[in-house]
Amino acid sequence: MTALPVRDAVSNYEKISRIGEGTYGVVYKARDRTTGEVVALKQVRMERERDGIPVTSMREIRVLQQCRHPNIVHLKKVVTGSKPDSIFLVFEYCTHDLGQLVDAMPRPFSPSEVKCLMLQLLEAVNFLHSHWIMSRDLKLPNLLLTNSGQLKICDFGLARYFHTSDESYTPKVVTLWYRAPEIFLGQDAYTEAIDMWAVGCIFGELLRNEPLFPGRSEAEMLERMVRLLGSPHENIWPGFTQLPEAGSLKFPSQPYNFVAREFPNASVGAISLLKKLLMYDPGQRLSARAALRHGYFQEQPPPKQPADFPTFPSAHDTGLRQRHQRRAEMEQQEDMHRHRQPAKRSRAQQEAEERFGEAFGTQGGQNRGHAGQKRSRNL
Ligand SMILES: Nc1ncnc2c1ncn2[C@@H]1O[C@H](COP(=O)(O)OP(=O)(O)OP(=O)(O)O)[C@@H](O)[C@H]1O
Repeated sequence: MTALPVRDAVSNYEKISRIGEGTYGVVYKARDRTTGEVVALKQVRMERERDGIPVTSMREIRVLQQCRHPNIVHLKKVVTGSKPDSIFLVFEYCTHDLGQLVDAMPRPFSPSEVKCLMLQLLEAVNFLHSHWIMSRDLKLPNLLLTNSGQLKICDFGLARYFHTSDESYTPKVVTLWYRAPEIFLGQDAYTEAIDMWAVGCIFGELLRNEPLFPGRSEAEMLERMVRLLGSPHENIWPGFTQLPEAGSLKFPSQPYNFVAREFPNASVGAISLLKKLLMYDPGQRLSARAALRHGYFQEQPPPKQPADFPTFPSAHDTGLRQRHQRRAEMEQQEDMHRHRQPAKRSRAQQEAEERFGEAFGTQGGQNRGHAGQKRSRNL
């Protein structure tokens, strides 16, 4: 096992606010007491672990240690809490996640902004895939945005290395709305093309400021896909009828691809790229490398430079944590679905947080962000 780069203690950080909570732990905005640098601290949930650090966190640390890329969040170090079993990951701090931003924005990003975001996302995914890493959890809330317009993928709890095309992997990966059709159809030897489907969903969501396939169940997901893309069949997806779930899943009959009709304001290049990312057949789906060479990036308008990106008030600081109702519901369902800790806090989690407050000292313990206050009322 790789030795963890555990250094320092969390008491070296002063908590500023609570900025997010995922399945694996709470994320805080904090300040390094020595350097003054603002960072994001992700607490590793340990309450259900008998054997030390959860495998998801070990994976996340291992992958992030190997990924130094401007569009992948930088893991600075791992620090210990006041108890030997409490661990925090220290990340560079990013002002937004795109999930919150898109949920709060009244209108979509401009075409040159979408192009800028897509370029950065594809650069990061191309980097991961060329290092044999699948994210398996690409979605808007896992894309961070800095105040200087830099997009950074975060959350590598589900990431894994892949080597050959016939390896089998766990079937329940990728959040429902971004999950590729081959996963629904039970293909356990899936490939990195599942990430490219998620990139297609993200592209559609950026273009129209709304989730592309906000289904509440697998059946609704398939129905929504068919409504937009037409029914899959052997001509466009050879071998599809042989997939484990193909016999048990009912696809509505719908012969047309309506992408161009559903995105009336998108350019010819954008429609073409979107269709190629949302190919049913994972073998025909565009790779990240090919997507970066797609004509969409050459047509007018050119991508905005990240430095020219507009700045937005941070949901972390303003308390503006307006979560898309359906996204919040879906995230809760996903927590249950993946058999992980649901968003509700357990006693052990409360105790862990109290320990965290202690480790921070009184100031950290008192300084709860908006979300933190809401949660304490719910206790
Ligand atoms: N470096 C960071 N800077 C700013 N905010 C961050 C940072 N890392 C995470 N966040 C915020 O915390 C949220 C949860 O983080 P993350 O996705 O890493 O946690 P998780 O427990 O793995 O979540 P999931 O439930 O998606 O598996 C993000 O959506 C984002 O809003």
